[in-house]
Amino acid sequence: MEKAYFPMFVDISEKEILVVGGGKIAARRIRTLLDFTVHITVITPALDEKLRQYADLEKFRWVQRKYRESDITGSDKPDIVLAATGDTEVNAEIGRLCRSLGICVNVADKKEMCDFYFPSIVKTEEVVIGINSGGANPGATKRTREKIEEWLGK
Ligand SMILES: C[C@@]1(CC(=O)O)c2cc3[nH]c(cc4nc(cc5[nH]c(cc(n2)[C@H]1CCC(=O)O)[C@@](C)(CC(=O)O)[C@@H]5CCC(=O)O)C(CC(=O)O)=C4CCC(=O)O)c(CCC(=O)O)c3CC(=O)O
Ligand SMILES: NC(=O)C1=CN([C@@H]2O[C@H](COP(=O)(O)OP(=O)(O)OC[C@H]3O[C@@H](n4cnc5c(N)ncnc54)[C@H](O)[C@@H]3O)[C@@H](O)[C@H]2O)C=CC1
Repeated sequence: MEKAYFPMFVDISEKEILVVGGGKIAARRIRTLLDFTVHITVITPALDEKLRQYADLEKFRWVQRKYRESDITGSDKPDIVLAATGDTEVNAEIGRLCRSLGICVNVADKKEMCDFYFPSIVKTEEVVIGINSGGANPGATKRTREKIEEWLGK
């Protein structure tokens, strides 16, 4: 890989996480994040069916509308932002704003705008394993996760 990223294991249990978008990618990532924190706000006009079930169970806060700049600049300033809408321009706008404010951001459709990459994760009672290809090959990351799960009998 061109550039390897350092796997920093971070306590996010008290961080405010903002996810913009509620489609397939947001759903997958929220499912992963819920193993690590309950402080998740999701801003999206529509929710993936799986996410709707989670919202019904009050696993995260759902703000049912499109993203606004004040979602990031306002008093509820998030610590970490995931831009995962289906709109490339909106995702890029979120990325730029977060960078200008020093907020840690992940832009799902543009790896150059990611302060961190979202990892593949295998979690057991004893360990958390994070996998990443430095943005070079997310498909290989996923296959590695599947192999590790198989090896662990998960
Ligand atoms: C750079 C990164 C930034 C970030 O963090 O968002 C990023 C970026 C992009 N991914 C794209 C495509 C795909 N990504 C996946 C899968 C995963 N992608 C994930 C992470 C990352 N993806 C970050 C780096 C990870 C690393 O380097 O290891 C995982 C690990 C975590 C998660 O998403 O939950 C998850 C596996 C979870 C699991 O199963 O374990 C699949 C496969 C599938 O979905 O089945 C495809 C289809 C193609 C294929 O098969 O390769 C595109 C093109 C999108 C488009 O143009 O539409 C971009 C945009 C770009 O490259 O700029
Ligand atoms: N990093 C990764 O692993 C991958 C990233 N992607 C990228 O991730 C992004 C999301 O992909 P999917 O979830 O498949 O899309 P999707 O079309 O399933 O979902 C998009 C979501 O964004 C919401 N949305 C649209 N405009 C919005 C706005 N202005 N404010 C708030 N919410 C808004 C929609 O209501 C919907 O919930 C795309 O940009 C796609 O290119 C796609 C595949 C893999």
